[in-house]
Amino acid sequence: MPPPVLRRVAMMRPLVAGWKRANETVGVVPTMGALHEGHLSLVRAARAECSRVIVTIFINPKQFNSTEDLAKYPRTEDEDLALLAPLGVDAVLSPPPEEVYPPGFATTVSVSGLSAPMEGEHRPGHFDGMATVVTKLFGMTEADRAYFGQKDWQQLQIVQRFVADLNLPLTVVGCETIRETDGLAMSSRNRRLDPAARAIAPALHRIMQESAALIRAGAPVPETMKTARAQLVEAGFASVEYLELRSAATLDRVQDLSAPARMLAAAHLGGVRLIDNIAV
Ligand SMILES: Nc1ncnc2c1ncn2[C@@H]1O[C@H](COP(=O)(O)OP(=O)(O)OP(=O)(O)O)[C@@H](O)[C@H]1O
Ligand SMILES: CC(C)(CO)[C@@H](O)C(=O)[O-]
Ligand code: BAL
Repeated sequence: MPPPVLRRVAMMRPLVAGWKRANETVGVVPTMGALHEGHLSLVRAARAECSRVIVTIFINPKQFNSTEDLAKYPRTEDEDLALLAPLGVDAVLSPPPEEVYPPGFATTVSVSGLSAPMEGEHRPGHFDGMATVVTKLFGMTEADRAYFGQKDWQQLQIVQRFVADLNLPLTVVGCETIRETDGLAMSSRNRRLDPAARAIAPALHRIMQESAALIRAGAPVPETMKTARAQLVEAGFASVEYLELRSAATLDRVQDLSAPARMLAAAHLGGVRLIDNIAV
């Protein structure tokens, strides 16, 4: 059965109130639609741990720093609902922008420090827009548990930070990145890669893995990362925004593996911006 789609935010509260009266656990999976196996893995994780599952589909204008990126973002609602139908989703919340940001809306949730580098540097305003909408989605759905992909590692750290800082009464669950068989991290934006770019795209994950192996074997971090950036361009990437080793938790730059480290990257290929990250 396709899940019921709620367009009005006000319809959420009575539905959830009934579930809460029956002591049910509510899980939420926030998305921007154009669903793929990565999203579905989050829904399955929520389904396994919660008695009620809400998927939100909202293309949040506040987190796009380019009107072109917003205009080009894939919109595939019918396919999305068909993919969710067999998974036992209780409700899809998909409001229009004016429901989420009515006239007079004036609040921003902003996490300092974690939001500054990498995606924050290259997509100004992105994380304030993301944190603001995710805070609102948590308020709308009153979820007990919220599911996010590790593919957006920096986003996941920021969400965990503001949930703790604001004493929000829910648990954030980070789920593993789902990949194509050639290693490319699944992403809605992948569907904009033409066949030539699609063939080059897995080099991102491959070069990151090879570099991580070198660093684990004792190779110096700055030189290894510099070589990796050059290899990406040689492989056919148009440009590399960042490819760095950082603390997995604080996102500070690190030069060794004395604490859990994460390698994170964003690079352009065929007019598409790809991101990825791996544990090192
Ligand atoms: N390959 C994946 N594996 C696991 N989770 C994922 C994957 N791709 C996206 N997600 C998660 O799904 C949620 C919604 O992400 P979003 O709708 O932005 O999808 P996306 O495919 O990442 O799109 P985009 O092209 O904007 O990066 C986020 O928590 C994100 O981390
Ligand atoms: C969490 C999110 C749905 C908020 O708009 C978005 O940033 C995303 O799709 O990762
Ligand atoms: N996956 C993060 C949402 C975005 O790209 O805006």
